[in-house]
Amino acid sequence: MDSGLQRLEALAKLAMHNITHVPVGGSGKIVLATADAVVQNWKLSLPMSIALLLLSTYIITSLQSVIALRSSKDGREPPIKPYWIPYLGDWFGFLTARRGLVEGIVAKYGDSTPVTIKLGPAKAYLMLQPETFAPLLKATRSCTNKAFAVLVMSQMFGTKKNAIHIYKNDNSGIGSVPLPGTNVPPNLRVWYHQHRTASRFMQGESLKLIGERVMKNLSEELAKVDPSDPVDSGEWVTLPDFYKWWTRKLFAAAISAICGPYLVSLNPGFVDDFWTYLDEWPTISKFYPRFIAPKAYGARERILDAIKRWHAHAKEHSDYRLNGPNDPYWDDYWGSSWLKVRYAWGVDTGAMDDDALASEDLALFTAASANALPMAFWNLIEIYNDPSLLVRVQEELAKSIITPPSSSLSLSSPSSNEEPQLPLQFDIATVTSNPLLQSVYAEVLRMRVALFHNRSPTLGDYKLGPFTLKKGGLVTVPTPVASFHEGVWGPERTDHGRRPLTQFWAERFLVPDLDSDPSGHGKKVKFSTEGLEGGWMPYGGGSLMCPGRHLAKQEMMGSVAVFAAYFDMQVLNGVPRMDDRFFGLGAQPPGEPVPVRIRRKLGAVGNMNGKLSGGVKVEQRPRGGSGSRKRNAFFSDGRD
Ligand code: HEM
Repeated sequence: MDSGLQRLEALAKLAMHNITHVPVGGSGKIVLATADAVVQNWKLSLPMSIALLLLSTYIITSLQSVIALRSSKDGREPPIKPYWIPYLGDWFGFLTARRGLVEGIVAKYGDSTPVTIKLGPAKAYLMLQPETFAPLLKATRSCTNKAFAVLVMSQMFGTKKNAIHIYKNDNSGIGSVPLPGTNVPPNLRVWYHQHRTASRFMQGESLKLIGERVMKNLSEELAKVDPSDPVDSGEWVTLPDFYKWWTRKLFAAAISAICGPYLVSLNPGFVDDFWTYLDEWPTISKFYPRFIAPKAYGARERILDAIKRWHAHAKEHSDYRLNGPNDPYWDDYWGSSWLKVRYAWGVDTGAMDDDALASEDLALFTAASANALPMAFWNLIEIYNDPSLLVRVQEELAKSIITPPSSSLSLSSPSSNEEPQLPLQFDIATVTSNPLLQSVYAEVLRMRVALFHNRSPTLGDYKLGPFTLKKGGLVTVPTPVASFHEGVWGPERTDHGRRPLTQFWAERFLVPDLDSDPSGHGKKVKFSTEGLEGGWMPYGGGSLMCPGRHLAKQEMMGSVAVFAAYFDMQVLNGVPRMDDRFFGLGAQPPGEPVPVRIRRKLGAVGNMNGKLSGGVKVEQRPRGGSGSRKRNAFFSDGRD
């Protein structure tokens, strides 16, 4: 940091020297001679002018940065990150190479100060000091996410001009009491309403029922056997990309648990379109015009059409006004009552047409899927990639299978030849409360969620320590800075350096359980995120914290149990690298295909004789030669 500052200062001095001494000395002569050449040769003049413009912009912004860094004035703005391109600043890097940009800034400034980044007409404050993260995220009255959310509604979810004003005009905040000085009619308090409804339905009985339905749907999905699909043969087969295979199955199960089965069944291409849309998020987020990114916008449009079709069908068959506490919590047409409440509210604004209502639900479906499903994949792949970890959690996973009381079948007994009745039923409470499995879940979120929590001071300038963040500026709290900050995680959470934060460590979130062993010397451990404020924050913080986090936890952890009941798997190429196009957007999916060996344990249709289908390869001679026997050995260790 110090040497960086010194280098900047030296550069600034050199620049000042050259600017003030142009007519004299060696450097002045060079500049004059160059200027001469420029006049004589117009072909040279344009590139030279551009180069001079870039250089002088860099020099000036470097000077400003150095001055701000040296300043101790209370209420100063964070130092600007020097940039080369006038007006645009780091806009291009922010859109196309976010990881490099953030890493470069962290390498240069450490955690000594927040940094201002110039992004075209806007400016962003990149927060780098972990101790500021939690207070900032909690300050939801003065620092809201509204400006950013309006952009997301229009660009990512396609809300059209005729409805976007509802979101723009609502400056009343998310609290039950509107922010002072605001006068938004109650039926147009969009942020408050959506936030309150999500929080209401994502807890208690409603959460429990949605969570159970996800597991039920997933179990049904995995129990389905396609005689022409080699994966269902009971042999070991090679799947070229497990990510694609798994997330599509999980998505169908999860989305139907929220909005019923008709969204998917009425729109046969919906699951594929949704993944195309999610895959294209990095493109849409760059604000490219439609003709440059037809795939992205095309998928978004097809999904919005599908949602409209589903709304129309649901309205025809079921009254969305029947959504009170005494009405059924669920019907197949709307799914959870939550969807009816949301729809009724949208209609009651008097300003939302069918398109706007579809965009609203696209926002919800994306919030519910874009992070949770890739994270469920990482959770599973980390467990299966480490055979010793898999062995340690198998018994716990197996406990989640509900054995019918009447059945004489022992589900955990490898010796039984009788197949249980499918689909299996699950109760994942033991899984979600298991310390080691929770630690794995939290570690996966730490490593794989790279999200910018965006806020903006809305009531006026926001004072944070010695700094002022200007009203309207974009304040960005980057989770990767928190997740990999040695100071925040401390020696225990890194096993005194033996388990660096750059590596996956299944036990990072286990601490001595002093309640059951006050000496702390015993082996009793518990799961804990204590002391990690400003370190572990995949779900954000304060009252805007993700209301779906409990469901996400159930989906991530429960889906491993359901998968493990039906399949054995070996990861062939280890844990894949992440797709950096998603850095800053949330969960990063894998950046390469994920080949696995996989074998159905339950409901298998028999030997496929090496038949190939859809890139899936049946192995002619399964290792160990036991591929065709009936399998009731739940959670075998993944090896023959
Ligand atoms: C690993 C999975 C997930 C992650 C990392 C995640 C993360 C987040 C974050 C960071 C926010 C914004 C918080 C803020 O502004 O400070 C958010 C908002 C939200 N999330 Fe999640 N989320 C996940 C899963 C889910 C699931 C499964 C649902 C289910 C419905 C969900 C529903 C929502 C909703 C509705 C909002 C907007 C809340 C509001 O209106 O204020 N999320 N999520």
